[in-house]
Amino acid sequence: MYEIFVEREFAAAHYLRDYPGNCEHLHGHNWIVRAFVRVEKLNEIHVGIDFRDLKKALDSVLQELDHTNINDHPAFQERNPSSENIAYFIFHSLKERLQHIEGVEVAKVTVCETPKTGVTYSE
Ligand SMILES: Nc1nc2c(c(=O)[nH]1)N=C([C@H](O)[C@H](O)COP(=O)(O)OP(=O)(O)OP(=O)(O)O)CN2
Ligand SMILES: [Zn+2]
Repeated sequence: MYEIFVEREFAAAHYLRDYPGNCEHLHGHNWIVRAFVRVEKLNEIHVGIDFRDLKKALDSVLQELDHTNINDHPAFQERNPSSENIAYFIFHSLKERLQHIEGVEVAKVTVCETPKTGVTYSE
């Protein structure tokens, strides 16, 4: 089994409703996202999934959030845009985008607000 990952970044604002502190005010992060997929078999050139294809799929998800206020996104009307919920959203959006590729399964998604703080979501 191989776990293949790519890391991307995006810039966006958010605020946490009902947070007992200054995170309830609008503020921004340069978010760092790592997406890991699980692949059992390699193709004829011994690649599980091309990094480029994985980056393309992840970028198309992140495009929805980049340079926005994440609280305005439809997925975050009911749910707070915490790193936890953002990781959940990216995981499931990426899963949808990769579902046509046989043998590739999204394993986990890590979302970091800074290089030192973050969350990993898996099913
Ligand atoms: N488990 C989580 N905890 C926190 C989240 C989160 O999404 N999940 N989010 C926040 C806020 O977004 C806040 O912006 C980040 O807080 P913090 O990491 O404390 O950032 P600071 O810049 O204030 O931290 P310093 O290390 O003191 O500079 C909070 N918690
Ligand atoms: Zn924040």
